[in-house]
Amino acid sequence: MVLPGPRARGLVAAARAAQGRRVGSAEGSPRGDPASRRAALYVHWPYCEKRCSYCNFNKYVARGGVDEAALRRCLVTEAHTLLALGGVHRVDSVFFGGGTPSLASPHTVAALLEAVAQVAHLPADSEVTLEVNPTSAPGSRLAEFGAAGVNRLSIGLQSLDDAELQLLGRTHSARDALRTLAAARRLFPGRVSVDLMLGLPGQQLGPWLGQLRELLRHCDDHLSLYQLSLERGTALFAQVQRGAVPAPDPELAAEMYAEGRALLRTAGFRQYEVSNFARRGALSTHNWTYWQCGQYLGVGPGAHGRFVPHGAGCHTREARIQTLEPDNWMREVIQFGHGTRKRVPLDELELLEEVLAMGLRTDVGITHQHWRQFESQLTLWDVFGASEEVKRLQEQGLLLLDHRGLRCSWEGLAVLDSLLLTLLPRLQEVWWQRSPPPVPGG
Ligand SMILES: C[S@@+](CC[C@H](N)C(=O)[O-])C[C@H]1O[C@@H](n2cnc3c(N)ncnc32)[C@H](O)[C@@H]1O
Ligand SMILES: C[S@@+](CC[C@H](N)C(=O)[O-])C[C@H]1O[C@@H](n2cnc3c(N)ncnc32)[C@H](O)[C@@H]1O
Ligand code: SF4
Repeated sequence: MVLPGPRARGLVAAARAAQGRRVGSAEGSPRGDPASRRAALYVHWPYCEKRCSYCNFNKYVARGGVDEAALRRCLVTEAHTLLALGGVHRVDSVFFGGGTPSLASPHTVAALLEAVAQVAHLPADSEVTLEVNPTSAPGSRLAEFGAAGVNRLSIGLQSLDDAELQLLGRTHSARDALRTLAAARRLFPGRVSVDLMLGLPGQQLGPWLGQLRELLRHCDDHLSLYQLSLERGTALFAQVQRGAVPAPDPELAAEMYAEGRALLRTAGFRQYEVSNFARRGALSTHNWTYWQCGQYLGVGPGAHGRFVPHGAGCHTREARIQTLEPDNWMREVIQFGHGTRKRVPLDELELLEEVLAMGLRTDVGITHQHWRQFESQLTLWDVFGASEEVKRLQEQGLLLLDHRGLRCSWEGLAVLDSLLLTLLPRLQEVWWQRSPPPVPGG
């Protein structure tokens, strides 16, 4: 999952820090506008049964067991604190991610949803996703999660090849994955997603496409393709370093991605985001909120949030990260009502950079109307219309700027990172031309 990261910030942060620029009202909607009182909610369950060889997400294996009642109390407390702080009246979606949230008890999921509904409007048709790791006996437990209020499942299937699953350190077989998928589809028809990885060490194009074809015979209406990112500090990274396993080949991974998205298109899936594919309208509304730079609260160890803390008298959106380590996080929640470790106010330009980088990940891109919600003076035409480099990207068929807005073409979506190398500096340049920073000592 790509959440807005520190990358875009780094491009401009140093200059701004030196110039002491005003942190303005970075929120698109004026205060009191219902949009500023809506948010998505992410809940992080930090525990896993076992550490996968490739994963560097915030997850822990609890040797002495988990005190789930205590963890649940803290998650509920933090949810209440952050909903109040954000002045959130309506929660449009809830996502239980991790870690392995399918290891939590359905009671914990129900308690969180009840806690939200006590203080905010949680519409009956809100998307409530739970990430599920495949197991050999999935049925009854999945039904209990449904009874607790979950209405969408995202299954971490990863691969349909047992040798690859072993390399990844997964606890399940391909058979378990298909069994879990079938049980999930029976219980949540039209609302099941699967994650499939590509670019694994030693993986070849033909067999991987074979897996994807097989998956198409079993899957529901949503699929995510994730290219392996080899992360320092993981077991797989060490194996590659010492030559025990071949290094992943980025060119081959790009080929897999290109062939995979073409295959999914033929099968009737809309690629609505760089890594995400849906048919029959089964787009994830929670993840859509991230790409549209909507507000979201992050509850639980290491969760990220982006919202305006109205309750603290602020008018500016903040990027927030909760304390990573679960025991420390719990101590902070017990003491302060929340475990927020880092708060970074986003200034106007930083928010626009996120609107650009996140919005272009989707097939609709950034509409003029969407842009206006965040920036009322500079239009997309003002920023990009006169740029020779942007014109060149349009001539190359990678980018479109028209009456609808700015978006990637089908070809452009596959090379978005390289487009942003042109687009982000252009936005910064036009921004600074309009409001030059004060000259130090001037
Ligand atoms: C990789 S994405 C998979 C989404 C899935 N393909 C789907 O369609 O729903 C989900 C993962 O991203 C991370 N994540 C998502 N939102 C987050 C947030 N607000 N804070 C921290 N981590 C988050 C969590 O590790 C979560 O397990
Ligand atoms: C953090 S996991 C959480 C969900 C669940 N525990 C699982 O493993 O399926 C969410 C997704 O992130 C993706 N992911 C984790 N580490 C990754 C990596 N190093 N490179 C690419 N994708 C990764 C996997 O596809 C996984 O399905
Ligand atoms: S990939 Fe999922 S199950 Fe594996 S360690 Fe990471 S969070 Fe846990």
